[in-house]
This record gives sequence, structure tokens and C-alpha cells, in this order.
Amino acid sequence: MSGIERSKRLAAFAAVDENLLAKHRVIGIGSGSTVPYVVERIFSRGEENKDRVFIPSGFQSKELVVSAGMNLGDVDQYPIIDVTFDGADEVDANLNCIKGGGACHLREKVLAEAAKIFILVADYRKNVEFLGTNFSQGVPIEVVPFAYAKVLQNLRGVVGSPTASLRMAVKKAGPVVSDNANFIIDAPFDREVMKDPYTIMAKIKMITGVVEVGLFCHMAKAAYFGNEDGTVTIKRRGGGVETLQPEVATPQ
Ligand SMILES: O=C(CO)[C@H](O)[C@H](O)COP(=O)(O)O
Repeated sequence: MSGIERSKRLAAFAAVDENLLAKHRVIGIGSGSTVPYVVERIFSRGEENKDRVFIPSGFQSKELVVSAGMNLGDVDQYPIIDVTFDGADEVDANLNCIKGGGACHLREKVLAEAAKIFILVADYRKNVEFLGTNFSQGVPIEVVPFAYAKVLQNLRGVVGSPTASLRMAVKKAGPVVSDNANFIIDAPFDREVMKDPYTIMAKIKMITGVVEVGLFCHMAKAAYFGNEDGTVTIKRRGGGVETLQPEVATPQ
């Protein structure tokens, strides 16, 4: 297992250990490459899971839940979630984050908003002071296909992202299509703009045709970052930061 994978796994294990309580029944599962470790740790709770239902944020996390043999549910059955675990593309000092690198941020935000507790898990590269530091491809924006060209024009001309672009698929001709059959625009903004993510999020959200913006502001209770040295840094709502040496067996 590579150092990065080890860091992701450390973060996920520590986050589950601290935040998944025996009384929790409805669990939101986000998307990305860190979330499988969340599911791995939850799965290890065994019998405790038989009274739980897991709400996935998309195709990938649904497959994770199904292949672990855990109970699958949907947010329309369970609009109140006890705790949601999810990855992030970057998390700032105030626990605001960029999400949507995997084009899942609409459903992820629904699961985050439905949750009493929203927890982020990531490797050390995602732990930044200001958003956009390492994740420079821009803010992911899910848009209705009919409106994409107009939204691009609004972003480039009015909102201040001259290089905003439609995300293109890699092993398919044409654009990335989300689990909701929408397109994704990536919109980079200046560093100063990204220092106030709530303001730019609200501006983008007002554009007609935008379905959801991959900026999650004031939502997370805590973010767990696995570090290269085997420790986990925890940033908590309110500004607390601590580093712990987890007692979980560190995978090699
Ligand atoms: O927002 C997401 C998908 O839309 C992911 O949570 C985000 O991209 C982080 O993924 P990873 O854990 O692979 O770094």
C-alpha cells in the first residue's frame, strides 16, 4: 500500500472510530477513493451493522455498500441521517471544503445537509489554509446540460473565472455526465476570492442552470487527515486542531 493510501486509510479509521456511535442507525456514505476505507472500518463493526442502514451518495458508494453486504437505503426514506462520512478535494482552516472532483457533489451535499454530523476524511495533501492551494483545477459546478454554455459565459464574464471550462470525459467522447445526468464545469478563482468561499459559492448558486456548487461551507463538524508519519491531524469546528497517534494497526 502506498504512503498516500495509508494516509487515507488512517484518516478513515480514526474518523469512524471517533464518530460512529453504537446508537447511530442511519449512515451517509460519500464518494471518492478515501471512502472505501470508511466502509472497511464500519464493516469491521460486524453485528452492530445489522440494525443500520447506509445511504450512498452515488453509484460508487452504492457498490461499496452492496458488496460489503450492508443494508442500503435512500435519502427519500431517511431524510435525517445520524452521521455522514465523506472525502474532500481540499479543506481550509475553517473546515470549508472543495468537493466534486468525482462529480458527486450534488448528492454529497444532500447527504451532508441531511446529517446531524458531517465528517470529512482525507490524506495530508488536502489539509490547507486556503482553498485552491493544491487543488487548482477549480470549483466543480454541476449544471443542467441545456444551460451549460450560458453558465460558462456567466462564469467567465461576470463572476470572475475567465478559464472556467466544461469537464471532459477521459474514456468517452464528450463531457463528464454526473449520476444525475448533468454536466460539470470546473471554475478556478483567484486566491483572494477563495479566501471567502461562502460568498463565491452563493454567487455561483444564483446563476440559473447551476444545480450545485462544490463548495461546502460551515457544514463539517471535523476533518481527519492521515499524515505520512502515521499520525492523524484532526481539525474541529471552532478552530481546534490536534494530532493523534491512532491505535489502529497501520497497514503496510
Ligand atoms: O467530492 C468528491 C467526489 O465528488 C470526493 O469526495 C473528493 O473528490 C475526494 O476524493 P478522494 O477521496 O478520492 O480524494
